[in-house]
Amino acid sequence: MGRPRASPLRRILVSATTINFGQLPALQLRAPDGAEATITLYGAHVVSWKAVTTAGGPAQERLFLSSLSALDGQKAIRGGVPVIFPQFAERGTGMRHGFARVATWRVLDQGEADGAAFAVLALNQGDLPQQLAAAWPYAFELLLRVAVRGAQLDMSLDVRNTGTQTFPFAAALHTYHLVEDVEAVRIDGVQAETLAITDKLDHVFERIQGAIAFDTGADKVTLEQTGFNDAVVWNPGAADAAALSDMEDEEYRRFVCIEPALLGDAAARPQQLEPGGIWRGTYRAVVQAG
Ligand SMILES: O=P(O)(O)OC[C@H]1O[C@H](O)[C@H](O)[C@@H](O)[C@@H]1O
Repeated sequence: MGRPRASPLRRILVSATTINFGQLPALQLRAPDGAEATITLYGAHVVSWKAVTTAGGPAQERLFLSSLSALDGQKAIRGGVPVIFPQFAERGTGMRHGFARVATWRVLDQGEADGAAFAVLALNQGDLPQQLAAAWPYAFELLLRVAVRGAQLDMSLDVRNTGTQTFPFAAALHTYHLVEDVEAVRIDGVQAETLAITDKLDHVFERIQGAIAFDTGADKVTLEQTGFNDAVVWNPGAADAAALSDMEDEEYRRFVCIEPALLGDAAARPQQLEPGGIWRGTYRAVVQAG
């Protein structure tokens, strides 16, 4: 008689635990190899991703989170990976960057698969406070899947139209990558030349083809995206950072946002999703072994 195998339930308990992050309920994922992620239900927001780049080595933080970020559900979190839907920034008449980052999502599934710890969170119109639902009167469901293993973070966002009316939308995974010094950052794959950040930068790179290679100054990260046609690169620079109430003046040096985004179709018109339609965007970040 061999030892009884761990039941699926036991594996679920081992790979994800519920914690409080600030005042926000959150899931903490831990893969067998030590990689970790923390996701608040508020915004389905990945607030921490710790990658393991050498087998048996330490898990190290890869995401920036502002020391002044709200963590009470009253205001969007500054850092991590905000989920942007159904509007990007002020490109529309609705809420800046949409409501997904300030709505409370449900946990649909969590566990372990292929050596990764994963969670799936969901949001539909019934989850929204009445005021938000009234401002965007469509029936939808969002599914966000987050998985971590080793040096890799995988995310996918599904947008479903569960109603009877076609709706327009934009989406992005607004990743704040942690860096030592933004001036040392180099980004390949968004334009013909290598991109360096010398001051404030807020730019949409359209029609991303292939992987983005991002050098933090200390190590390299490969970013791959499907479904998301565009990538937004943002750093506020000193002047704009000083005007942000939820960031210390010098913290702008510690991150660069490289955001897989779907901002419009080939003719820059907003993406339309017909009744019954599903759009999926995927995103993979891999820290290269140094
Ligand atoms: O301050 P937030 O609403 O979080 O927006 C932060 C930034 O998001 C994106 O990167 C936009 O391209 C920027 O224009 C904007 O400033």
